[in-house]
Amino acid sequence: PTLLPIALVGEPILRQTAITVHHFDAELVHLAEQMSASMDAANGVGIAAPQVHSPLALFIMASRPNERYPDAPNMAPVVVVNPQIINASSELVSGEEGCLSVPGQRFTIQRHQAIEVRYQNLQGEWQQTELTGFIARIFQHEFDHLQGITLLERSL
Ligand SMILES: O=C(NO)N[C@@H](Cc1ccccc1)C(=O)O
Ligand SMILES: [Zn+2]
Repeated sequence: PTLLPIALVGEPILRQTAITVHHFDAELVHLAEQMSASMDAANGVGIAAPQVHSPLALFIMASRPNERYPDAPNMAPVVVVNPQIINASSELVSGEEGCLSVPGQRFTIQRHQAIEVRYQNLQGEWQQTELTGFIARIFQHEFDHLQGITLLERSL
């Protein structure tokens, strides 16, 4: 897969609300592959479609320890399509976040400690699960991107 250029904060695409995915086809799979390759090349643990100039409601979470996040838990990469946050804990937790669209900077951001989420996979099958801790943090960060929100708007 080719590496896609990553939009930097200030580009209009990052301020738009993403559009619902209706066609679970080979093109969607190809976009997910390109996003994954672009995320890996940047040592990311997540990436949202608007960051590679695609308006679709799609992101990837792929937490694994790397030089940018040495304490990140190991998880198999997950492609998340048309996500919903169904419930969120009242408990908030502060933590460090980076964003591939704000290179070289870290921000202290409050997130819900636990969230109940629902989303479709690349085959269009609905999944529902509870996420906690750093994985919940990544989901909330990527979900924000699909609403046109970056961590600059959430930074403490
Ligand atoms: O910019 C993105 N995703 O949009 N990538 C972030 C994802 C992230 C989210 C939350 C906490 C840490 C890291 C990255 O630094 O890999
Ligand atoms: Zn980001």
